[in-house]
Amino acid sequence: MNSDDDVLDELFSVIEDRKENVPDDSYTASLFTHEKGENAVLEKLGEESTELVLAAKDGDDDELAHEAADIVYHMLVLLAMHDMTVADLREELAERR
Ligand SMILES: N=c1c2ncn([C@@H]3O[C@H](COP(=O)(O)OP(=O)(O)OP(=O)(O)O)[C@@H](O)[C@H]3O)c2ncn1[C@@H]1O[C@H](COP(=O)(O)O)[C@@H](O)[C@H]1O
Repeated sequence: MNSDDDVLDELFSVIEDRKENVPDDSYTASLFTHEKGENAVLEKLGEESTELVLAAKDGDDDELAHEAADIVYHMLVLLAMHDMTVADLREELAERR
């Protein structure tokens, strides 16, 4: 175990907090407040998926990790937009064991 083990839960807590508290300079908060915020998230997920594929094809593992993190972040924002949580994701994965 190390301090990075909780990073998904910590990130999701920050994302959830941005739904209630809206700092001016927060990209995350802007996604929740903008009328087309969900569309922006969906577009990002599409773009980043393509970038992920290209990074894998190029054998660029640093870029692969970067794009994977972008996808996970935007996926968590999308779950929060639907009032879902990381627990829902864990539950779905656990059911597949
Ligand atoms: N994990 C992220 C995160 N990942 C991506 N992004 C933002 O998502 C936006 C779009 O991502 P892109 O990949 O398209 O960024 P890009 O630089 O245009 O393109 P690339 O070259 O990276 O592909 C950028 O503004 C990124 O900064 C993120 N913004 C925030 N977080 C986390 O969310 C927390 C809250 O952040 P605020 O949004 O500042 O409140 C932060 O502490 C971070 O932990």
